[in-house]
Amino acid sequence: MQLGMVGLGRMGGNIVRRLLAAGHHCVAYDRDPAPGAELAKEGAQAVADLPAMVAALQAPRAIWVMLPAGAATEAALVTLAGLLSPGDVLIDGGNSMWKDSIRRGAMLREKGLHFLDIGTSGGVWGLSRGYCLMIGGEAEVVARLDPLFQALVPGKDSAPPTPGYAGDPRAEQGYVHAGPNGAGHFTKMIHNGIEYGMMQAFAEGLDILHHADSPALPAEHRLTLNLPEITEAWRRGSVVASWLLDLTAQALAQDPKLEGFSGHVSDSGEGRWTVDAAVASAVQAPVLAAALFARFASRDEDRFSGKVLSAQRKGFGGHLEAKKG
Ligand SMILES: O=C(CO)[C@H](O)[C@H](O)COP(=O)(O)O
Repeated sequence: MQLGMVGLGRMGGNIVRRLLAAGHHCVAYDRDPAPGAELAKEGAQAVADLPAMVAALQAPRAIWVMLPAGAATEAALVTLAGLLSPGDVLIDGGNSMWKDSIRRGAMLREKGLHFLDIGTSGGVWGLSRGYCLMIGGEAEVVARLDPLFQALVPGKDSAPPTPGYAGDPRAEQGYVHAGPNGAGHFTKMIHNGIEYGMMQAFAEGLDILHHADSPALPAEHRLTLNLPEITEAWRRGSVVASWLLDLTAQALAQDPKLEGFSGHVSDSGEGRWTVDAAVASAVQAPVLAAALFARFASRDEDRFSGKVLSAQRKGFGGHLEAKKG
């Protein structure tokens, strides 16, 4: 199949690479020409602007926008909406706010265009591991683009079968048609809210282990613990074994005290929106809320837990929060 990709950063560029490897034709655009030129060497068709992308694709076209949520995504979608023809599909694979996706779906429908909001998880590892996709939009459009999704997802063998699972087989491949527009990004928002909570749990536990030799403790209770060895052992057979733990262990193996991190942890929006959603539906979510607030607090203090969070964010998303100087 053909796909246009707008935004060739850490995610967009590797999505193109995974599609090329599966034999799909990709037309690639980024306002910085360098990543397009790189991808052209790997088989993509790089174009200089959005009109050129639209001209290079056959109708009905499919164009995936992979840009930072907010103004950049809005501008690209509005521009493309003015260039595309009825029946074409626009995809937003970024971490957009789900209410924006409902609004954008309605705006594009008025022009006869289709819209899919696709929460895309896999970060910088998606090229080799595949991407978990959470899709919102019309069922026929999701079915039409199925060959692209099949190329992107991790596949059935990436996890052991769940005994008793009898739902849509696409979920066993690593993608879910979550519902109409908004459902894809809502699902990804909650995925990221959970991510905050899991990350924070590791960060707090490791902070306690790190301080087990604190001079504030009675001498006979002080323990000097080896975090790289403990996390490495936990990866095998323990209840908390997980990809987040793998990434944490990797970071600790390279930098046992995580001295390369400032401990100040950023956030991109999903954690805040998760807490907003919990409040709107009167659902208690103390762990997810506390994890968000811990990130705010990290900006005023220099704790080991903040360094663990930064190491994890670097591990899955390539986010850099290194110590300055
Ligand atoms: O979607 C992601 C991981 O699933 C991105 O890495 C996202 O940036 C993580 O959220 P935050 O930047 O708020 O930590």
